[in-house]
Amino acid sequence: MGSATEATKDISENLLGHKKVTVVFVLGGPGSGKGTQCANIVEHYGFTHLSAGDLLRAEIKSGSENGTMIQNMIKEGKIVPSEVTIKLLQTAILESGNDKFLIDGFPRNEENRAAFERVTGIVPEFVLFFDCSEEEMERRLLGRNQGRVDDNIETIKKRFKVFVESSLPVVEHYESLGKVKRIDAAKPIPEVFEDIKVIFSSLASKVMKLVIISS
Ligand SMILES: Nc1ncnc2c1ncn2[C@@H]1O[C@H](COP(=O)(O)OP(=O)(O)OP(=O)(O)O)[C@@H](O)[C@H]1O
Ligand SMILES: Nc1ccn([C@@H]2O[C@H](COP(=O)(O)O)[C@@H](O)[C@H]2O)c(=O)n1
Ligand SMILES: [Mg+2]
Repeated sequence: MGSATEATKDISENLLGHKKVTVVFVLGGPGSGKGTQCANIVEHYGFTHLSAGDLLRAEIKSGSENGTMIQNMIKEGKIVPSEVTIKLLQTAILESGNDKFLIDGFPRNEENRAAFERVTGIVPEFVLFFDCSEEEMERRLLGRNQGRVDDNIETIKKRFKVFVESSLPVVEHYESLGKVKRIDAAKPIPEVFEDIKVIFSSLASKVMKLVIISS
């Protein structure tokens, strides 16, 4: 991205909906494999991966005034207020220079969902939902070894509860709109990606058709 003026111009165009951006929400329980597969999608389909959790962790590291609040929320498995997370997502979208985004781990609750649509005007193309049992997710999280403050059994149990009570209703909302593409995330990593490829290849050919029709 170039000068601050160019960045500001892009901000208004994106957020006012003048420039079309494609957004896929990537949802699923903690440890279901969202981050792992987003890296594969980026490599093959040119999306920019924005993990809400990663953005919040980076905000803590940056020494931001919200750092302590965010750190406490993550330790407890609680959901950070939307205004904080949406601001981080908006900035990352605008700084990326791309027009295709995987938004991973967001929206996490109804407040996230409604506020994002209201503030950005962006409606997701679809929701990629990673379906996996708690038993398998727990095994993966306890073996992740990335030094995350929330990868301990006490916080994992809290995250599962928040997922069922607050995040699954968001998935159900998009399901009622016919926007959910469900993946069996319990399979081995390469097999999960084979299933994902079918979805993203058909999205790519849909975009190509639109380009041909409109030109
Ligand atoms: N299909 C899979 N089979 C086995 N292990 C997997 C699979 N997918 C991911 N993993 C492993 O499970 C752990 C969690 O994966 P990942 O970080 O991608 O999950 P996540 O959904 O992003 O979790 P979180 O919501 O906590 O960020 C990692 O150690 C990863 O290597
Ligand atoms: N929309 C979100 C996303 C995440 N959080 C907080 O970060 C934690 C870790 O998220 P991961 O996606 O990396 O697992 C999560 O448990 C929340 O505390 C959030 O508040 N809002
Ligand atoms: Mg992740």
